[in-house]
Amino acid sequence: MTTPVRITVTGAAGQIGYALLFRLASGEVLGPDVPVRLGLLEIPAATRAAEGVAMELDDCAFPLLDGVDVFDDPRAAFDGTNLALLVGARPRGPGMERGDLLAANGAIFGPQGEAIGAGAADDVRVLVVGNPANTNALITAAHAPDVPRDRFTAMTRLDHNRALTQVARRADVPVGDVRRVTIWGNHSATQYPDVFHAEIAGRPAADVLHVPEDGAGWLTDDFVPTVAKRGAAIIEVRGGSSVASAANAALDHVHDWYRGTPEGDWTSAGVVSDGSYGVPEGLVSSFPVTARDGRFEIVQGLELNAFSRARLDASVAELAAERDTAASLALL
Ligand SMILES: NC(=O)C1=CN([C@@H]2O[C@H](COP(=O)(O)OP(=O)(O)OC[C@H]3O[C@@H](n4cnc5c(N)ncnc54)[C@H](O)[C@@H]3O)[C@@H](O)[C@H]2O)C=CC1
Ligand SMILES: O=C([O-])CC(=O)C(=O)O
Repeated sequence: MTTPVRITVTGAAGQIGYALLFRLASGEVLGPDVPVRLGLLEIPAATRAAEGVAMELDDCAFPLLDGVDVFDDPRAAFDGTNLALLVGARPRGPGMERGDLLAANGAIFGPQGEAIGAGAADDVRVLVVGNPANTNALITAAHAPDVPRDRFTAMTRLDHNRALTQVARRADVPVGDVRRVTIWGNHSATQYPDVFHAEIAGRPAADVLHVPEDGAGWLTDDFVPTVAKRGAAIIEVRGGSSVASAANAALDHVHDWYRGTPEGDWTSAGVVSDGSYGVPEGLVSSFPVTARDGRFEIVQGLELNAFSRARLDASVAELAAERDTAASLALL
C-alpha cells in the first residue's frame, strides 16, 4: 500500500465533521487508490464523542482507511499532517453575522497555526471552514510563517456552489451548464458573487440573463442577496447552520485542490492575496481560482466593471476591518 495521506480534521465530533469524515475515508475525494489516515482533533470535552465517530469509521471497513487517531492536543494532531481541515469552531445563531464569531473563535486558530508550522508535513495544505473563515485563515497563516502562503485557504466553495444553482435556476438549465461564476471577497454578507464572466451553455451569462452593466434588476435585487445571505436563510429555515452542504463544499474544495479544476472552468476559494485585483497583499480573500498540480492559482486578467469593482472593494474593506479587529484582540 502507498503511504497514506494524513488528514487532520478539527471539530471532528461536530456536525460538519460527521458529514465529511466518512466521505474522506471512502476514496471519493482524493481518489480510489489513495489511502488516508485520519486524525480527529477535538476539545477534551468532546474527545469521547470523537472516539465514537472513530468507532463508526472502523465499522465501515473502508479499504482505503489506514487508521483513525483521536487527539485533544493540536501539536500531536498536526504532526506529519498533509491536509488540515480546520472545522472546529462555534457556528453562529439567528441574528448574528459571521464576523461576530471572531472574538469567540479567533483564539482557536493561533495555536493550531503554530502546531501546523511546528510539525506538519512539508506539503501541508490547510482549509479553514470555521467562521469567520477568511480571517481565521489569516490568523492561522500568521502563526505559521515558515509554511508557504499558498497552502492556507478559506472556504468560499459553498457560496460558489450556491451561486451556480441560483444562475441555473434563473436560466432554467441544468447546473452543469453553468461555468465560471466567481465569489469575490469575504465569506460574509458582503461577498460579491459575480456572473459577468460566467457562461451558460457556452454563452455569456449576462446576455442570457439580460443583466445590465450596472447590475440593476435581478442581479442586485435577487441574486447577490440570495447567495450572500443564504447561510442566514438556512439557519432560519432549518434551525441550524448549513452542515451537509458545507461538508460537501469542503470536499469539493479539497478534491479540486488535489485533482485539478476542469479544463475551461474555475472555482472560488479564499486564498492569501498577492495583490491581484487590487486586494491588499496578505488578506485572505475569495478569488476565481484554477487548480493544477496541487496548487491554486488566481485567474488573472478579468475585467471588473464599475459595479463589480465597488462590490469587491466593499468586501475587501470588511476583510481589512476584521484583520484590524483580530490584531486588536491580539490574535495576530
Ligand atoms: N466557510 C463556510 O462556508 C462554512 C463554515 N461553517 C462554520 O463551520 C464551523 C463548524 O460548524 P459545525 O460543525 O456545524 O459546528 P458544531 O458546533 O457542530 O461543531 C464544532 C465542533 O468544533 C469543536 N471545537 C471547538 N473548539 C475546538 C478546538 N479548539 N479544537 C478542535 N475542535 C474544537 C467542538 O467541540 C464541536 O464538536 C462553524 O464555525 C460554522 O460557522 C459552517 C458552514 C459553512
Ligand atoms: O451562515 C453560517 O453561519 C454558516 C455558513 O458559513 C454558511 O452556511 O455559509
